[in-house]
Amino acid sequence: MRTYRLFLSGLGNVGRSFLAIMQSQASLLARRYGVALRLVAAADSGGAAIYATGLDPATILALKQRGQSIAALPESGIFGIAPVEVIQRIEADILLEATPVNLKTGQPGLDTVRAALRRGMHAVLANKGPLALAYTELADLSDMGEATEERGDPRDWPALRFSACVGGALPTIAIGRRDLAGATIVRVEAVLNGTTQGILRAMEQGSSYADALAEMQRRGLAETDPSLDVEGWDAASKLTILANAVLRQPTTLADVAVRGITDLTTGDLRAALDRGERIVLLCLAERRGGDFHLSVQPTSLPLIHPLARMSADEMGVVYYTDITGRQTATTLETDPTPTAAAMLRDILDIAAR
Ligand SMILES: NC(=O)C1=CN([C@@H]2O[C@H](COP(=O)(O)OP(=O)(O)OC[C@H]3O[C@@H](n4cnc5c(N)ncnc54)[C@H](OP(=O)(O)O)[C@@H]3O)[C@@H](O)[C@H]2O)C=CC1
Ligand SMILES: N[C@@H](CC=O)C(=O)O
Repeated sequence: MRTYRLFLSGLGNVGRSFLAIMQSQASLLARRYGVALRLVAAADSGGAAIYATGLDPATILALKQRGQSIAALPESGIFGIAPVEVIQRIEADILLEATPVNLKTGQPGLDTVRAALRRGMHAVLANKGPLALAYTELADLSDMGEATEERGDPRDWPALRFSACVGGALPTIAIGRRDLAGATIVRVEAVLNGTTQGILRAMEQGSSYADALAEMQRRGLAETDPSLDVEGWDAASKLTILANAVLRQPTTLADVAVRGITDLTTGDLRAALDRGERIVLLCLAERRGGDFHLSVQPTSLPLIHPLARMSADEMGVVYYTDITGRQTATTLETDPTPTAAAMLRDILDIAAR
């Protein structure tokens, strides 16, 4: 049995779902993969708890349910300590980053991920902010960087995994990097923001924009700051990560043309349906000359398009390639559990290295 020591930074919708999965999947992980997970540290906005022999996920879930900070845990809790300081104090194998997105500074996630990789810890992210702002820097600290004479073999570097960042459990990155091996991707179309997909489909059915957004927040799918969803920045972050990791085009958020859904009306959505079309918030990577032009904007697609057929709870990606044809994947997710499951699959990917 191989034990992986984890530091979970962020105990909100995703972090708590991960704790629940740690409990529900423990025996399967042991039986099928010979893997045990031990939580040696966890952090939230109030501080952290550090306990080398392992924190109990159920105790933390109960504490968060009561609205308390992890720092309130007797013996192991420390008020006011930042995740980046925790990294320096612990011996852990894998950082799990699930704090809120900040697209101005990337913090606190960016410094935490940097510090973890520099200490030789693997990093698994659900938070897109650090990658949307600093993909190349983080890749170069990890096995996602290019092989050069100076860096040597990337496999000798700590792993950086982020499958949860690009559409919950939708295997966007794995398909693009692994399953399309040997092919050239010529175009990517995707719906990668579940909150706006839910809002647009609910508005088609007569719900108000405000009610539809409130429902996505209640389910824990909207960002901590939901303007990132409705103004298109969450989708743009995901497209930025895809462009770097799959299309291998060095990209930052500034390279994406972004328009959100805030000026769409029920009338617009219903008029599209009357024309035999459906409006989605489309992420598009379109090859123009040698480069991909990247955009996020409300787009009318014919109803037979795979992304127009999706329900309110679905996200999807369509890869157009030269030799592997057109590959489409969709995911149906009603809460953050599949995102936490994507973090678990990244851990297992690291375990299989
Ligand atoms: N929700 C989803 O379905 C998905 C979310 N993601 C990404 O996962 C991340 C987390 O999302 P979600 O769980 O919904 O967000 P929440 O707002 O529910 O939770 C955020 C967590 O981070 C903690 N936190 C906030 N600031 C700090 C800080 N400075 N230091 C340490 N901890 C801090 C919060 O602490 P406290 O508990 O004290 O408030 C909370 O525990 C985001 O980056 C999001 O983009 C990715 C895919 C899907
Ligand atoms: N707010 C995001 C959560 C996952 O990244 C979304 O709605 O898709």
